[in-house]
Amino acid sequence: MEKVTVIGAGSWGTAIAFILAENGHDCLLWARRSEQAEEIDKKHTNHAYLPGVSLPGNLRATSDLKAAVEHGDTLVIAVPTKAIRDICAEVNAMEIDAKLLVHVSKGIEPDSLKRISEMIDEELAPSKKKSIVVLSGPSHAEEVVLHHPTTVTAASTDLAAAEKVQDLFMNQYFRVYTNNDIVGVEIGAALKNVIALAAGISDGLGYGDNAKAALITRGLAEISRLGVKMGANPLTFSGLTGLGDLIVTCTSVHSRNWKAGNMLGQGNSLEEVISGMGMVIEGVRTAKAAHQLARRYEVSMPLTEALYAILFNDVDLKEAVDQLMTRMKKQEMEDLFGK
Ligand SMILES: NC(=O)C1=CN([C@@H]2O[C@H](COP(=O)(O)OP(=O)(O)OC[C@H]3O[C@@H](n4cnc5c(N)ncnc54)[C@H](OP(=O)(O)O)[C@@H]3O)[C@@H](O)[C@H]2O)C=CC1
Ligand SMILES: O=C(CO)COP(=O)(O)O
Repeated sequence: MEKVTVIGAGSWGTAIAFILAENGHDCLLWARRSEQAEEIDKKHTNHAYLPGVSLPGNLRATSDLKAAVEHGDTLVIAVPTKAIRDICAEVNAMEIDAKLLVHVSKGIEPDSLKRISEMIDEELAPSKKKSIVVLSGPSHAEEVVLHHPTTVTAASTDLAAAEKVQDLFMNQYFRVYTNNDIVGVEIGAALKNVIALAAGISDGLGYGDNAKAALITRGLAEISRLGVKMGANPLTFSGLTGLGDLIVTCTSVHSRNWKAGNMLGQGNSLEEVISGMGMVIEGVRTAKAAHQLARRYEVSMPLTEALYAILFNDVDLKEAVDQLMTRMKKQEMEDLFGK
């Protein structure tokens, strides 16, 4: 039995804590609102994020961040990308032993263009952290808590640390692989949300399965093209955190990114969509970062650019589709790996 702390009690943080507690670990979940921590701790529910789900009786929760951080030898950070730096800065200010850091978030920071493990590394002093591992893959919280089979990847440059995380989480419904390509895993995880927004728009406009298949395959091509230029292993993009997560996010009714795109496709404004969701839509902010990354690495990312223009430059949805379809002729495999 290991002592593990999960920071962030949204849908994914709660599902992650659910797995750890069911695996018999001494798991403490941190929620920023005391009433939510109390609900999880006393009633074993989290009605706002996982309605109708009974959480394991051995799962405890607190809103005291210091107590939470002191509890775990392993810290799992499960907050939206925009909150990562603030949480890490708070942890860094504490007098604590070095912890194994795991993150499960999916995004890239606009402007700095940092991946999440890079932000954690920047914010935490060497004395506060052992290794950093990302746990990622096609994994909707709503299905994990129903014990539906789910497969993910623990990635780190420190393979022993990735294997430790594999051991913490593996069980009959949650299978964990390891990978040493943290760049490829984090890039695939972040950028699939941008393509999922586009897939939702396509469905919202009434387009069919041909368009969805096109978005998934050509989306994967442009994500791979960028990732390889950033130093990722091209094979990672055909794995769980590349193609796997792209499929699940572009096709599942559970996906907030797909849902957001679908609402945009049906004529809602971005403001209406964001305020109506009540949960993070990572792809919106990541679209800005992806647009900047495409420029920095001089990589052609037509789908990402079209989505960026829709979200931030008020380009009409159908006009964006027309522009994509009538671009100059190309060979399918042209420029796939950054040539
Ligand atoms: N949901 C899923 O199935 C999966 C999600 N992920 C990723 O996990 C990450 C977290 O997503 P998810 O749990 O779904 O998000 P949710 O929107 O469901 O929950 C967000 C959680 O983070 C808290 N939070 C928000 N802002 C801050 C802040 N500034 N400081 C501290 N806490 C904050 C919220 O608290 P409050 O309730 O008080 O607002 C809430 O507990 C995302 O990067 C997502 O892409 C990855 C795999 C699967
Ligand atoms: O990352 C996820 C599934 O793997 C969750 O996707 P959404 O954030 O779009 O719900």
